[in-house]
Parts: sequence; structure tokens; C-alpha cells
Amino acid sequence: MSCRLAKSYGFIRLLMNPRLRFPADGFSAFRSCSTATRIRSMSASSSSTNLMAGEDANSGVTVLPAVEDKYGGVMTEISHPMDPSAFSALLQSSLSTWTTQRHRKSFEWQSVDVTLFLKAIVFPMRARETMCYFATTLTIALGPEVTCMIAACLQTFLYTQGKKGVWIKLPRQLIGLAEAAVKEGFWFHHAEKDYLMLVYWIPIEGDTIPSNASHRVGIGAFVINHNKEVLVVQEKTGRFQGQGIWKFPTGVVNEGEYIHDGSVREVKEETGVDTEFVQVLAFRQTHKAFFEKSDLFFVCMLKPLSLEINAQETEIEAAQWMPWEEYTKQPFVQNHELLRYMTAICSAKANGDYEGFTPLRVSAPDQQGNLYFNTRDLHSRH
Ligand SMILES: NC(=O)C1=CN([C@@H]2O[C@H](COP(=O)(O)OP(=O)(O)OC[C@H]3O[C@@H](n4cnc5c(N)ncnc54)[C@H](O)[C@@H]3O)[C@@H](O)[C@H]2O)C=CC1
Repeated sequence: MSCRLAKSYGFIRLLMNPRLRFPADGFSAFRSCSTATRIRSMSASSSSTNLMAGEDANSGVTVLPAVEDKYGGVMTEISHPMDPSAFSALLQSSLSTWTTQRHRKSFEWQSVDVTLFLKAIVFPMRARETMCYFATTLTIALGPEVTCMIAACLQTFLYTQGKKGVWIKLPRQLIGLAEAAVKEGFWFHHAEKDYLMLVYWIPIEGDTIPSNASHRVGIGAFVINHNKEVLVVQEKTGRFQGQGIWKFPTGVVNEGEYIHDGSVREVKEETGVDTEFVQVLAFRQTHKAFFEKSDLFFVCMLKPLSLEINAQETEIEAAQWMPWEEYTKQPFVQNHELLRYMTAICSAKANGDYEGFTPLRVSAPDQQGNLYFNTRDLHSRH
């Protein structure tokens, strides 16, 4: 009886403490507790696990340390080595803690009578004293286990906060833990040179996780000098190697690089010529260009600041200033629809009959970037 009373007291404290949160159904509450116990005993024998794990402030369950993202999810970055089975158990307890929303749904469906009872009888009883009286009576009548389950459910209705996406960032040296995460239902989202990012979606509804970068961004540089000569190259590698084709310098924009900076860099790297960015003249989108990724190709006009050519050894067979007419007469250019359009656009631009997009620095509270637009036509209207 004294044990019952002690448990009743615990139940009353549980009801009175709004900071306490439980997984939504009683069973998951008990499961989480037992997993947490398992983790804690593992922690005692493994200092690395100790460094990793932390106790969830609301549920008391041992979970992976995580920060919340802006989309209702959590991100955990694993930084210390640990045993895969310990990681697996920790992951399970973390997911159990973060999964409260899903459990709430299944509870509502399967235990609709209890839910109605709680909503009809318990919720309207706002007064603290009434709650205490109700809790004590309920505990004595139903026994501590059943009342504890009901308390967990009640807490869930009052304070549930389930997570959505769960991200795990694994550095290269801990890649062995990926298997455990995959077994728990995680999938690969993206990989960089030094880490693998996995993700898991908790809600039953379909995930809203955006796929990783879908496009590669490339540039082609139209650089024309005062003698109406255009800067062209022959490539050592790629689809046009060894065909004697003279083409605009092209390349790929780096991560964190603006299109206009990337075009100036690519021209310098491939030909040694210094340039100043003028405008984006046009862009093309294609699909399945680089593995499964699409391609955005920006045709940029650049003004030469130097004329001396110093062709890049690794990628460029030859580079030169070529008369514009000669460039356009190449069969390769004439027979290629994209290049025919590019030639027409560049000619129009060189003759002053075409306006491209000029970058304008724009700032938002959390972002800085460039808006590329036709400044001439806009300004002529204002
Ligand atoms: N190359 C061309 O004649 C044309 C290119 N473009 C556009 O220009 C932009 C850049 O294209 P490209 O210059 O052709 O770039 P690319 O994709 O051929 O190569 C970019 C860089 O990556 C390297 N690279 C690519 N795949 C590689 C691999 N498997 N192994 C080792 N190195 C590799 C290349 O050597 C180069 O340094 C793209 O947006 C493309 O659509 C558009 C029309 C024609």
C-alpha cells in the first residue's frame, strides 16, 4: 500500500508538472524508459558513449544530442567514435523520444474511448486541487501501472511535440555507423568529401525533405576584344577533344561562388586572360547532364582587361583570339542549334541591339545575393 501511495504521489507530480513530456502512448513511454536504462548501463562501460549521449530534459530518456532545425526537425552531428550496437540503441531511444506525434495518432485511433473519457472528464477539471484528488483516486482505483499509462497519454494530449525530419551527420571516420542508421530506416541524403548526411522522416504523412542539389551551374564566356576577335579554346578532354573545334571557354561555378565571379575565374584559369564581367546574355537548362543532375548553363559576356594568352596545361589544348566571323563559320557552330542561337545573341550584344542581365547586389535580413536583370529597360521606365 505504501508503494502504491508513493507511486500515486509520483503520478500527481507528473500531472502537475507542465514541463514533463511523454511519448504519446503508454507502451512507448515504458519502452523508452527501458531503452534509456539500457543506454545508461552501456554508458557506464563506454566513455565515448557518455560523451555522445544526453538526457532529454522533458522525458528523461537518453538521446543523441541534437539541435532543432527551422522545419520542425532535429539534426545530430556524431563526433565521437562509438560501438555500432550502442549507437543503434541510442538511435532507437532518440527516435522513440522524437516520434511522439506518430504514437499519438495511433493511440487516438486505437483507444478512442479512453481519449473521449480524458477529454470529457479530465480536461475540464482545471483546478490543481481537483486534479490532485482525481489522480489519487484514480491511482488507488486502477493501480499505479494503469494510471501511469493514463498520465503519459494525458501529458501527450497536453504537451506533445513530435519531430519531423531527423538528420544524422556522420564524419568520414565514423562511416561505420551508417549501417546501424540505415537499419533504423534512415536513407542517404547527400555526401561531401568529409561527411555523409542521412535523414529519417517521422510523421506518417509523406516527407517534405527536399532532395539534395538538383542542378550543376556552368558558364560559357563570350570575350570579344576591340578587333572583333573572340577568345576561343580547344579542349584536351571532354566530348569535343581532338576534333579541332574552337569554342568559348566553359566551366562550372564552384560552391559559394557567384556566376559573374565564376566566369572571370574560368577564363583566367583556361586562357590566362584577365576580364571584367559585363552581363549574363542567356541561359539554358538541360536534364541528366551530370549523373542525374540537371544543368544550368549561363552565357556570359566579359570584357578583356589583358590580351596575352597563357593556356592552361591540364585541360586546354590551345587558346587564341579568333576573328568573330571565322568562329561563326565553323561547321560545328553552324550545325549546333544552341551555338547558332548563342552566336546570334552575342552578335546582337556586340552591335548594341541586345540587353542582357546585370547583377545587382541585393540583401535580405538573412541572405545576400545578386539579382540578374535587364537594368537598361527597367531604368528607362523610371
Ligand atoms: N564543353 C562545351 O563545349 C559546352 C559546355 N556547355 C556548358 O558549359 C558548362 C561547363 O561544361 P564543360 O566545360 O563541358 O564542363 P565539364 O563538365 O566537361 O567539365 C567541367 C570540369 O570538370 C572536369 N571533369 C568533368 N567530368 C570529369 C570526370 N569524369 N573526370 C575528371 N574531370 C572531369 C573537366 O575536366 C572540367 O575541368 C556546362 O553548363 C555545360 O552545359 C555548353 C555547351 C558546350
